[in-house]
Amino acid sequence: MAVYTDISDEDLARLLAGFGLSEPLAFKGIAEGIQNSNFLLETAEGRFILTVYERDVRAEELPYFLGLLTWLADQGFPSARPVAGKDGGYLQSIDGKPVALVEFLPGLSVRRPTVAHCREAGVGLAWLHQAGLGYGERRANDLGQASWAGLFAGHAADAEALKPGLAATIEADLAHLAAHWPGDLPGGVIHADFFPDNVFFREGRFAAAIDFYFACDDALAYDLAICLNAWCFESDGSFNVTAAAAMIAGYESRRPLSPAERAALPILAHGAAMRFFLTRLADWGATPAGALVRPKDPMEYERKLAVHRAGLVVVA
Ligand SMILES: Nc1ncnc2c1ncn2[C@@H]1O[C@H](COP(=O)(O)OP(=O)(O)OP(=O)(O)O)[C@@H](O)[C@H]1O
Ligand SMILES: N[C@@H](CCO)C(=O)O
Repeated sequence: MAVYTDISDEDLARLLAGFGLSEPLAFKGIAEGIQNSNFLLETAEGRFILTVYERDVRAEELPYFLGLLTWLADQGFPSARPVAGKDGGYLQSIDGKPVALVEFLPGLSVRRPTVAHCREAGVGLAWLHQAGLGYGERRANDLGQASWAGLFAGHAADAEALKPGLAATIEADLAHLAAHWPGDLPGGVIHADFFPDNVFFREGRFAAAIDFYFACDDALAYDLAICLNAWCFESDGSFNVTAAAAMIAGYESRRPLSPAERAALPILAHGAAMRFFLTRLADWGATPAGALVRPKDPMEYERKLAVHRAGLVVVA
């Protein structure tokens, strides 16, 4: 349950006054999510999500993310527009932690995406890439390919504990990725965590995207590769070529890929699997047994890495 911060009635009244809103009609914690404390809030002015930033999000980076949400909403993309406070800024604070308020977005995420959902997610991702063009702020991808060897360095023993021999396999993957990583693909703002839990649908159509706190500048096709891993694997670990083709077709209905981008998708997806394996591995080692939030399983991504290693991800 991701509500780490209690908000008293007095604190809530102070926060709402700071955002220029009237008294709460409803206010409750949201159990989903891992990183931050999220609350659903209703006032006479509408429904909102109040977020207390707890960890992993660096306070100095919040203006980039909140500025991006505003920019995307201004372009007509369905992301949650932040509410500006009476001081003109987007942040208030509680117990020294930053707090933002964004518009509530209708729609539901899906646990088991169908081929049709994959197509729609592709449409939404390409829409996001187009809407991000022209955003004036820059943020380097601190979890990009250049960071992976360093990320792994401190966790080789954790990998061995998961599966004997895994550290050497990952080292070989890292060398392969470093040698073949494409350097000159079209870039822009990427979401970088466009997983099924961060995408909302309404009546089967893409409706909105949330959780932009990994957004950064990188190759646009890398974002699509992240999605191929997150959306197109079956629970038995096999890669669903039909779902992937539908996702790519949905993407290309709004933003056609160049031949170089298309050719790079297998290596980008191999790298994208490495990125999520590594952060899950780091969290796995750092989470004490019995912690409030269960860390995500790194082995799910090791199984995806194995599929990429075997060259089984074919995108026609
Ligand atoms: N703008 C929004 N409109 C409607 N619901 C939202 C909105 N933002 C967040 N939510 C709800 O809150 C839940 C948690 O949000 P989110 O995934 O951003 O949490 P988190 O802890 O920051 O993320 P993570 O998934 O990285 O742990 C979502 O699953 C969704 O149900
Ligand atoms: N989507 C990430 C979690 C961070 O939001 C993962 O599945 O590892």
